[in-house]
Amino acid sequence: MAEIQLIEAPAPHQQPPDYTRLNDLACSKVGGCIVFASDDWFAEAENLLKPNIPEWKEGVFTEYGKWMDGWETRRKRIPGHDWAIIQLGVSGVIFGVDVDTSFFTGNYTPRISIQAANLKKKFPSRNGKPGKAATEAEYKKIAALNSENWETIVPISELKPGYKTSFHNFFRVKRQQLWTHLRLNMFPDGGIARLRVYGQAKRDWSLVDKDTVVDLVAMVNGGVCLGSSNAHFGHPRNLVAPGTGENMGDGWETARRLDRPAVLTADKSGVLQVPGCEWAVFRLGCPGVVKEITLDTRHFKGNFPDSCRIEACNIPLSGEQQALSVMSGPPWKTLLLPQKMTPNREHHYKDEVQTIGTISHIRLFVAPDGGVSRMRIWGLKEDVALASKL
Ligand SMILES: NC(=O)NC(NC(N)=O)C(=O)[O-]
Repeated sequence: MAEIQLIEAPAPHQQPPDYTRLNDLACSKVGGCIVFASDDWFAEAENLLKPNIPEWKEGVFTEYGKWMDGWETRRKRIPGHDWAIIQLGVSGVIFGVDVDTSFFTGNYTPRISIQAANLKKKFPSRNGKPGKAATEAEYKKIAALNSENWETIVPISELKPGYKTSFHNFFRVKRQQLWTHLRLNMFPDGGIARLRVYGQAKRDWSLVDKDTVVDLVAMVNGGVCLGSSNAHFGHPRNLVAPGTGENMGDGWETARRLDRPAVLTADKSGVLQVPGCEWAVFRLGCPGVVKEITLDTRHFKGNFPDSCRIEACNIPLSGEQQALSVMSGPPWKTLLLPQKMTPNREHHYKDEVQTIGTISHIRLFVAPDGGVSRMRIWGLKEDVALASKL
């Protein structure tokens, strides 16, 4: 198998805010839904939570106006402002949001604020449609939530319009507590393409039996991506999303390495000589002992990695920053030796998993580059005290 060399991640100034490597807790893919929207005239609020990046359809109009991929309310001719209630798909701690205004230019929302609550109740999702405004009965029902008094996690802030270079509006969230619902306020009206809510799911590990094998890195169990060498086509956070990948965009896909040889060669035993690799690091939702591993290359047919391997370590959260910045040094141990990959298939490992005791972090290497759809790290929880800290 080819020798693995580590490469440096891009310089910090080239990257979006650090919290964007976390999981989108509001995405419809993980069950996020709209509970209420004051107005859906041009485009329904459900679009805010779609997993794909927003689209523009030149010259496409509906009976209500220009087709837009986002939530767009009508120009207000009555007092008040527009707002929506979002139920997170996975409740958790929010570290930052992206209010994406892609393609909303003369119709973008100039100001927003976001409020949050931790509610016991779960609400059914509605079926928002363009051309509608909330009815008296809907307003009456939602009033019981008293959402105008929820905690403010993003104060009234200005947005930039969605011209090509300036469609992300990032806001860091400082109040790090558990939230289940958000209220997005538009001041006064307009359009927003997507709302990304970056955070970490909070699982109550005291409810998980010590003999139950769980996916320790799953986003629903609190697993998060901490960084990667390359996320050109698809972010590694997708590896820990629930279910199977929908398409190639719903996985981790790197760019083709530029140092690949002009002509590929194999050694005497037929092993391909492919230099270099790419990597992604994850913190498990709870430290534990790994029993089995699944790597799924679904949808990656002409671009699956030649091989994958996994390293792991057991470090306290307080030492995470320091330990992870020394990318090649200890305390990493081999959890899964290099495994040859095949296209569009789930690869399951049991006997191949090395016995290395409790681990808290893993890093997946793909050599030399390519795409993986999902990664499951099946194991038993170990140190509950550490997992409950953030
Ligand atoms: N051309 C527009 O986009 N106009 C309107 N919006 C849509 N979607 O038609 C508006 O007034 O904001």
